[in-house]
Amino acid sequence: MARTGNKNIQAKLVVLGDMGTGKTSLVLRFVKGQFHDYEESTIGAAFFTQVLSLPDAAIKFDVWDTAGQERYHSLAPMYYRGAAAAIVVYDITNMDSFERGKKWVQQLQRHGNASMVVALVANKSDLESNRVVENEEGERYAKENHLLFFEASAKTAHNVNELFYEIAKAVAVASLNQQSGMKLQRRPDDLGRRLFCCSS
Ligand SMILES: Nc1nc2c(ncn2[C@@H]2O[C@H](COP(=O)(O)OP(=O)(O)OP(=O)(O)O)[C@@H](O)[C@H]2O)c(=O)[nH]1
Repeated sequence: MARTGNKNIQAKLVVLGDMGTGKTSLVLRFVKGQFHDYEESTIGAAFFTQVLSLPDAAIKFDVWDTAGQERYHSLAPMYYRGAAAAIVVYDITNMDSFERGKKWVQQLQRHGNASMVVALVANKSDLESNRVVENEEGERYAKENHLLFFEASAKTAHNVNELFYEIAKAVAVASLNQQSGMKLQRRPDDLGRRLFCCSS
């Protein structure tokens, strides 16, 4: 759960998605600015930290990069429990990974923290010629489910910093509103990109 105190916010962030979608690659791009053409499949989960500065706050992300292989799925609740944010990744060249991503979104909606910021990421945008999931499909699903949405590429770094920056902004808003006891409300006409306060 995010904590505020002189505008330093610590936020648990979990990364979910099918195997091979590029979860580790996105996190490594964000944390280390690196990309590897061969990335070993994650076993269990991997942990990273990164601080991101906003104009009014510093967010320290504790990132749990989970393993996409089916046999590790039962561990997922351990990683999304108490998370302030989640990134659900699919690969634009793999329709099954999009379907699997939807299942993760449903699971987070049912069992995750109600104020969790969830971002859907269509990764591997550099592989346009192999695309099978249209941008509009992902965007529509994200809008219907009030998710942030980004097409990104861990390989070229397209939209990776933007993704984490928008998550940090939304986490900061959610965290400050939680502290002040206000309820968050999602505005229906918004693209799912922001949370707006307030309702009683
Ligand atoms: N072209 C391209 N390849 C990518 C991109 N992101 C990841 N990859 C490649 O996809 C493969 C899988 O990437 P990983 O980051 O290991 O994927 P993962 O989702 O962490 O996989 P698991 O640990 O098995 O769940 C690797 O060969 C990466 O180099 C991308 O944006 N573009």
